[in-house]
Amino acid sequence: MAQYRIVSGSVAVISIQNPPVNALSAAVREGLLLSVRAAASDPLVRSVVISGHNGPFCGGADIKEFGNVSHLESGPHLVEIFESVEALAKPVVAAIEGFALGGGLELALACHYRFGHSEARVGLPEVSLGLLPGAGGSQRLPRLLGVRAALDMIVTGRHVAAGEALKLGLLDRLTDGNTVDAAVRFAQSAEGKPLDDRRLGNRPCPPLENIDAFFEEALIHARGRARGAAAPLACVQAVRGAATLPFLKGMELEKRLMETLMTSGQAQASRYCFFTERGAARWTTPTGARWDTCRARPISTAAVIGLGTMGRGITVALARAGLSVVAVETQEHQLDEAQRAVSRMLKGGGGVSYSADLQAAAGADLVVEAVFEDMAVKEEIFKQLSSVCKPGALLATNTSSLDIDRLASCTLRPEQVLGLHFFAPAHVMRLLEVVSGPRTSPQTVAAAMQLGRRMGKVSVAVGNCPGFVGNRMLKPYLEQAYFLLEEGASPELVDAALEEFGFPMGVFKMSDLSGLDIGWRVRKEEGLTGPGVTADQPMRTRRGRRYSPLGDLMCEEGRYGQKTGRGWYLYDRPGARVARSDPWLRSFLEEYRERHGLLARRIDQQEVLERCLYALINEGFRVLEDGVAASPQNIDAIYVFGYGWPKHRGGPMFYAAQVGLARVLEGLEKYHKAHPDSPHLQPCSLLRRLVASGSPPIHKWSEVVKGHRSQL
Ligand SMILES: CCCCCCCC/C=C\C/C=C/C(=O)SCCNC(=O)CCNC(=O)[C@H](O)C(C)(C)COP(=O)(O)OP(=O)(O)OC[C@H]1O[C@@H](n2cnc3c(N)ncnc32)[C@H](O)[C@@H]1OP(=O)(O)O
Repeated sequence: MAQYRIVSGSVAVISIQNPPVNALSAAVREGLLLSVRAAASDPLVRSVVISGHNGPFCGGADIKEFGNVSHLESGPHLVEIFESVEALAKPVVAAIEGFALGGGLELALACHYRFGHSEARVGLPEVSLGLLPGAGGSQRLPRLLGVRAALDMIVTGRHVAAGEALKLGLLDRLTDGNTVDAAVRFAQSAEGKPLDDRRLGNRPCPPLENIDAFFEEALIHARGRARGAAAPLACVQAVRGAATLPFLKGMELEKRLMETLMTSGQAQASRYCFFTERGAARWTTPTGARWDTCRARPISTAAVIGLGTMGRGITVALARAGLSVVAVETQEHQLDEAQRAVSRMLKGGGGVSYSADLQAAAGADLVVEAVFEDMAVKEEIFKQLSSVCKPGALLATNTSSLDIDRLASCTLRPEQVLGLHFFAPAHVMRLLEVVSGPRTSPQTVAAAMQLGRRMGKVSVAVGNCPGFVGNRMLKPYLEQAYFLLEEGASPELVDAALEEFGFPMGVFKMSDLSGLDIGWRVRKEEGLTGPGVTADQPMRTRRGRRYSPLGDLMCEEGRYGQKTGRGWYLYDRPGARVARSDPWLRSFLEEYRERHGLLARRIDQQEVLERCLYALINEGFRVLEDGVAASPQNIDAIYVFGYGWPKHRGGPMFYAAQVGLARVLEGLEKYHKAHPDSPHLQPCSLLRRLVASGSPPIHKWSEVVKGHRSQL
């Protein structure tokens, strides 16, 4: 697992060999330490180069070992190995190709010199796994770069390109050629030279003025980045240790902090997210289609129909993935404006042409319809596309909730029709729901999943039902939030509870950002509000269940959110982003409660969380029961990458498992008893069955789900 060879007579080349990313598994650690000792004791060896086999230097510690302390403890510890590397009396050069991440960069920091390929990238991304760089990285990096630059890298976990790393002083040299050959030549030139100053553990941290104020500020910043997450705060504490303590004391602090994080639920949740993200690519459908058996036809040309905000973002995402795109907008003034906006986002033309005529989509391999949410309009477009587009072209809709199968019925190629549910802004957000209807072919799903990967998206294959997975689960969450306002809560209270849980924005701020009118239009389409509702119908009941008209009333007042400068909050002007409490809303809610004979009661944050999150989770179990999502992991990927669910809480289904399924069930039963007219609070049968089977771990839920009808 670590190759050892002597080249040019005096250079020991140690090559880490553990495909695909050369992670530092127990076997690699064993091999590394043996190789370092061999190099130390061989009198012929005068210098050492450490590299990665077949490309990447090293992707860090083996994350698969993290769930099991006995795995972590088998083989030598990284700290011990890196100490031996740093202490070697012969120059050690890291030859970095591909990437040096986490433990991989920590290894490079223990080397005396760092050579990088010009396309390599380096980083300490442990924070996104709920950890800190716990093999000396939090102590060595600040000594090399200074506190500011090191803290930025450690707290954000960002990958730094080779050019920037050279400027920062993290890499000593770059090469466009063979990195190992260049490192070997350099190692030979360094043979016999003093090394003391090259050992970062020997160096003091560059001094920093106003150190207390600096770290206070850093803590506030870290808290704001990911609310409730422990790892960013521990990273700040560790770097503070580097700035204020001798190296060995700093290492002790790093170790203590790492042990606490490593055994925490947050690290477990973040690790789960890491594998969930990658697992989504291994999609399956109940018809037997699988990611590894289905050949996807490549897509190289696309057409986007409708150039509103979504259509523009989709055009940019497709063009950035290297597709040649024709963007179609039948309204001329909108077309000009969209062309300017897309060019700005792409910083130039970027393989996009524009047309006001749907015929321009004739030659595309894929068409994405992104007009506004109106079934009749979409049906008409799909009818036209069916005859305009070449045979074999895939026809996708970017609807966020409408029936894919109904659109497929308007075409002569229902097996080539699917949903591509992008999230706004489409060129930024990582999630893509790939929605298949009952007639969508496996090849169509395969092609869409492959395209999603090319766009850098986390693509999740889901089935067809109103709202698919994400928006279907969002509905009960939003509904409970409205009910809580009726019962006495304020938007500020609800949002504070959710933000403290870790969402970047509470439900009402989010609603203001995306526009209250969107949900209003959907509710009108569903016949829940608007002209279809007769005056004799009770205002707070629809189809025998509790309904809150609060969102509709807000829209009737012209309060659409940020775009109108007024929504659940007040904004300085239309389009402004800073939300302020609005006294008008307080009186509006008071009058509303009075009109409907509702008595405001004290509501605490725990009730907010339980009502909103348990209702959402309950719907998640229904989604699994119906087979609309293939696994709880897929649901969690959707929520983490599309809806801001905090990574350190793993996703709604993981959170339910962590809280305890029995406790979630008990909570739902309690709230359903108090609100029997709210069916979303009625525990679903899958949750009951899971609890009855002893609440198995999340990766075993599928065994309980099995046997149920599936719509995928
Ligand atoms: C009781 C307390 C005791 C305390 C003891 C402390 C011990 C720990 C001490 C030191 C701290 C060091 C910590 C770390 O190093 S944590 C790891 C840091 N590294 C990362 O976060 C990098 C993660 N990987 C990536 O970002 C990417 O994979 C990539 C950029 C390296 C490559 O990207 P790409 O080419 O797109 O490939 P994939 O992402 O699809 O990955 C391919 C494949 O490889 C698996 N994989 C990737 N990285 C790792 C890894 N570090 N360990 C194990 N497996 C890894 C990945 O899961 C994919 O496989 P698949 O899931 O089967 O598809």
